[in-house]
Amino acid sequence: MKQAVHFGAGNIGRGFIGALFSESGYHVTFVDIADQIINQLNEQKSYQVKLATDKQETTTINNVSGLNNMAQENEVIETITNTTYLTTAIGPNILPRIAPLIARGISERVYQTDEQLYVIACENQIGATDILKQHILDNLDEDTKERLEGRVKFFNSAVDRIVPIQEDNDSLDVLVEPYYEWVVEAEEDIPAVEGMTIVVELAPFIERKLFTVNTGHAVIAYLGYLNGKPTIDKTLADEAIEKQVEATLKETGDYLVKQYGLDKEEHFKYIQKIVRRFKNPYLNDGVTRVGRAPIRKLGPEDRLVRPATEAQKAGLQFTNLSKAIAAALLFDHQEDEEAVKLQAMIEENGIAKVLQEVSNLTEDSDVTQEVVKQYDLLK
Ligand SMILES: NC(=O)c1ccc[n+]([C@@H]2O[C@H](COP(=O)([O-])OP(=O)(O)OC[C@H]3O[C@@H](n4cnc5c(N)ncnc54)[C@H](O)[C@@H]3O)[C@@H](O)[C@H]2O)c1
Ligand SMILES: O=P(O)(O)OC[C@@H](O)[C@@H](O)[C@H](O)[C@H](O)CO
Repeated sequence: MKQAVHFGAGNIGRGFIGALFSESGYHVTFVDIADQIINQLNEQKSYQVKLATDKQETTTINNVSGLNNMAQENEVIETITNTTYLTTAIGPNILPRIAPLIARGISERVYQTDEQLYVIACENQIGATDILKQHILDNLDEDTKERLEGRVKFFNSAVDRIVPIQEDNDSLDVLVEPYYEWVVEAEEDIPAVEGMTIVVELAPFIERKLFTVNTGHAVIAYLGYLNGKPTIDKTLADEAIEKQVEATLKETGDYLVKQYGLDKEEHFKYIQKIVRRFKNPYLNDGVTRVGRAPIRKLGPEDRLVRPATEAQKAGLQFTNLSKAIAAALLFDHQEDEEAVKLQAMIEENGIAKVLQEVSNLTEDSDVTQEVVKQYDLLK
């Protein structure tokens, strides 16, 4: 049977990427540090993916097993030597931590076989596979690096499916939205995986996704949090917030249309479709999940700052994006490590310095000045 190794047996791992591999005839070995999930995968050898609809259509995902990357390093290395695909959905900040073990697996593999290995990071970050690749290369010796040529291929990708935090922690089953899109940048034919779309240039796809789905999501999460709302759909029921989301997505939309020559009407329809997805009442997607890790989300290449700086450079509006950045700076959720750290940084140095450090924005930049204004209005 064809093999896929997937790092991160969480919501997207089980609910999307792992499920697609299984449905495409692969055996999927999930690698994770969560013992409970790994043990359950090995005991049950299957789980269910349920659609967040009134009928809750259900698919059984078979041919799955699990390995713990802390306790079963040798088994993970052995599995990497036999797999066709190696994918991740683990969070961008975790990629450097798993790279050394992946590098050890690749080091064994390239001396044992000439079969191609395809590596794809499925994270919400531009160039996530490039980042993972660099961390892997940092852990390889020169001889092994030379053997990668023609044996290991790295492809960037964009993944889109809303998978909330699951209500029943004791179950492997995953509730997911019906919609999904997995776009992979490759200039060659690669082994077929159902639901994977191959494109030659990913930039328009990942930017359109990140700066519409994830920008819109972030606006709802941070404004919802500030207004004491529990979930994304309940936040969007507030008309003023819905208008704010639309105004922000108009700003990212104007940038995307200009940058990639997108059809304005088509893009507007895309935005409307995304907002309908956000309104799904069956997902119960918490604002604290969607707003998680605000330091990452305020990064210079991420969903808020990049479209704002790009809009500013192109002479386009960025007031609403600045308001979204200000709302992110006010996300003080105590259970979120990055939110706690961000608040401590703001307390110590003020937001202009924080934007310099976290978002690479100079204190006198137009975006910083607008964010400061919006922050004072929101506070
Ligand atoms: N949930 C979504 O709607 C969604 C959609 C598209 C993309 N994504 C992206 O997918 C990635 C994963 O998100 P998620 O929602 O599935 O998160 P998640 O928290 O549900 O899953 C992450 C998994 O990684 C595991 N993990 C953490 N550190 C690890 C380590 N050092 N070694 C091995 N395993 C480790 C965790 O135990 C967990 O099972 C993120 O980059 C996210 O942005 C999520
Ligand atoms: O996963 P994050 O933290 O980058 O972003 C939170 C959500 O916006 C995200 O998980 C979406 O649900 C997902 O990107 C939809 O495809």
